Amino acid sequence: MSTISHNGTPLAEIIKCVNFAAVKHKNQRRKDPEQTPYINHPIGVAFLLVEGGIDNLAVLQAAVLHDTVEDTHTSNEELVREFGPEVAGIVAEVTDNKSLSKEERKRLQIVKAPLASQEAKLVKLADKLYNLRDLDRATPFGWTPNRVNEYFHWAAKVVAGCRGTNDFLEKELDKLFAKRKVAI
Ligand SMILES: Nc1nc2c(ncn2[C@@H]2O[C@H](COP(=O)(O)OP(=O)(O)O)[C@@H](OP(=O)(O)OP(=O)(O)O)[C@H]2O)c(=O)[nH]1
Repeated sequence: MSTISHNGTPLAEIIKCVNFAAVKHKNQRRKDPEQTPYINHPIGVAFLLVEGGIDNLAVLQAAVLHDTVEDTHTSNEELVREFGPEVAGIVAEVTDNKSLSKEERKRLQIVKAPLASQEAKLVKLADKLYNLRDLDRATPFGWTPNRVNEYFHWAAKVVAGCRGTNDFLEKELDKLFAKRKVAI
């Protein structure tokens, strides 16, 4: 896979992604009681990949951009134009179709995980690790303990389809599953 940037140096491309995502998510907050700025999540997902030893530029860019198409007014064509087809392709793989019911979206994540590229599996694992750590830290506004528990069990099924991709991320996820007594 190419680690050559679309336009500028790799560092410039990462900064361009962070700026693009920050502008797109500027009015969004996380669901935690502190209403953390949403941009903390995509930056944190990219940092988990760095902690996992990933230095593939396209994967790190896709991590920063991973929720832009799903959760903001951003099209995949825009990502192709700005960041090239490789980055846009990884984001497309981890983007849910919001026109489907929540139940169907959740089902499709489990079904599609094993078929995803290695690059998309990396972003998926880091995304799940970030969200599960967040859930472990603080319960989102309005979530019951049962909903938290169900999210952990569902996430374990998605993670199962991404295994064999990154030791660090999978071990960190397994610590959380063990703590919550979720079978893996
Ligand atoms: N744990 C946690 N999650 C939060 C928080 N704020 C926003 N989220 C987002 O909520 C989503 C999980 O909530 P759900 O009820 O299962 O999904 P929904 O938003 O699509 O209805 C995740 O979106 P997603 O990126 O689509 O992930 P996923 O559902 O594909 O895992 C996660 O990023 C927070 O404070 N804590």
